[in-house]
Amino acid sequence: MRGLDGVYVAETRISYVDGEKGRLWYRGYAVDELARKATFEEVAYLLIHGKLPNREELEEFRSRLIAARRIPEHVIEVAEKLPQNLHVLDKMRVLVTLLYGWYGDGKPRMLTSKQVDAKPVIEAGTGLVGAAPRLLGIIAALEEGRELPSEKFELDSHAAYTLYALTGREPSLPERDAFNTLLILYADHELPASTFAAMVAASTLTDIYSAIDAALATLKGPLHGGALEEVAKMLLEIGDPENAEKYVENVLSSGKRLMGFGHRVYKTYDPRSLILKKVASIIANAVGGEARRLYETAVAVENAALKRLARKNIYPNVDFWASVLLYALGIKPRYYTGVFAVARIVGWVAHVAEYVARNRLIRPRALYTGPLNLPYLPLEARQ
Ligand SMILES: CC(=O)SCCNC(=O)CCNC(=O)[C@H](O)C(C)(C)COP(=O)(O)OP(=O)(O)OC[C@H]1O[C@@H](n2cnc3c(N)ncnc32)[C@H](O)[C@@H]1OP(=O)(O)O
Ligand SMILES: O=C([O-])CC(=O)C(=O)O
Repeated sequence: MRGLDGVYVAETRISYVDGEKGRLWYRGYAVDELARKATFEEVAYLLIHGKLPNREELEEFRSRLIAARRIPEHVIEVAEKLPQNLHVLDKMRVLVTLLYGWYGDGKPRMLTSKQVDAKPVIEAGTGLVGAAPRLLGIIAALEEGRELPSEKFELDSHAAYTLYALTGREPSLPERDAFNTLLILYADHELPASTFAAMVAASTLTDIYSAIDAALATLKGPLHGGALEEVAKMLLEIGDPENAEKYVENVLSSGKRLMGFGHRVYKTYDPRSLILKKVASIIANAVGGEARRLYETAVAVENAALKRLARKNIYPNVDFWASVLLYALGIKPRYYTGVFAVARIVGWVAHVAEYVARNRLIRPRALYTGPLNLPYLPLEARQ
C-alpha cells in the first residue's frame, strides 16, 4: 500500500511507459524518434495539444513562448531580494506564484457539475512554459552577478534560449542540439510524484500557477528531480574513474542509495538514459578536460553499480546521464533541477489540462491504525 506502487489513478493519452521493455512514447510517438528529429517546441505542442503542429500552428506556438518571456518588473524586483541560500526550485516557486494572472487566471471553468473547460489552464500553462527559461536564467544571473538575460535575445529555439539564459552566452549548434534532446526527454513521464502533485492540486479546481507550485516543490526532492544535482555532486566527489569501484561498494554496503539509479516503473534501462549517455559522450569528448573526466568517472560508476544492482533490476535512470551531459554543457549543478523543471512544466500542464477536463476531486483514504475513544485528561493530570 505504501507509495501507491502499481496503482492506476487516472487514464491518460499523453505518455506511456513500458517499464519491462524500457520504452517510452509521447502521444503514441516513440520518444527516441522525437529526440532525434523534433524540436522541443514541437514536442511541447504535441504533449499539450495532442497532435504534432503544422507549420502555422508551430509558428504561433513559438511566438507565444517567446512573448511569454516578458515578465512584470515586480517579479524581477522580488527575484533580486530572494535569500541566496534558497534552493533554485524554491526561487522558481516564488516567481511562478508572483506571475499569477499575467497569462490569464489559469483556472479551470466549471461549465456544469461534471463538465470543465480547461482552456484557461492551457493558456496560462503555455505562458509559464515560455517564461520558465527566463525565470531560471534570472535566478542564475543574479546568483552569479551577471547581466540579466534579455527577453528579446533572438535565438532560434527554446533550447538555445534556455542555454543562453543560464550561461549568458550563445550556445554552439552541437550544444543546442544536445540540450534540445535533453529537454525533449524530460518533457513528460506519465505520472511521477511531481505530476501527481500538480494533478492533486488541480483536482480542487485551483489555478495552474498553484498546481505548478505544488509540482516544483515535489520535483525538488532527491528521490525525484533533486537526484540530478546529487549525481553531479557524487561524480565530482569520486573525482576519478579509479575511485568508482570503492565508492560504489561503500555506498551499497552501508545500505545507502546510489543517486541516479533505480526507478519505480523501469525494471531495465531507462531508455532516456541510454540516449543521453551517447549524447553526453559526444559533448564531453568535444569539450575534453574535466567534462571528459566526469564522463569517464560516470562510466566506471555505471559498471561498478550494474555488477551489484542489475540482479535487483536497478539500472541508471534518466538523471544519471543527464547530469553528466549538463556538466559537459557547462551548467552548474545547482541549476540542474531547474532545467528539469523548464522541460517538465510541459508535462505538468498537459496532465493537469487532461485531468481537469473530466475532473474528479482526488481524495484517497488512509487506513487508520491508531486507538479510539481515549479519555481526555486535564493538563495537570498528564505525565
Ligand atoms: C527523474 C526521476 O525522478 S528518476 C529517480 C531519481 N531518483 C534517484 O535516482 C534516487 C535513487 N533511487 C531511488 O531512491 C529509488 O530507485 C526510487 C525512489 C527512484 C524508486 O524506488 P522504489 O520503486 O520506491 O523502490 P524502493 O525504494 O521500494 O526500493 C526497492 C529496493 O531497491 C533498492 N534500491 C532502489 N534504488 C536504489 C538505489 N538507487 N541504490 C541502491 N539501492 C536501491 C532499495 O534499497 C530496495 O532494496 P531492498 O528490496 O533490498 O530493500
Ligand atoms: O517517472 C518517475 O517516477 C520519475 C521519472 O523518471 C520522471 O519524472 O521523468
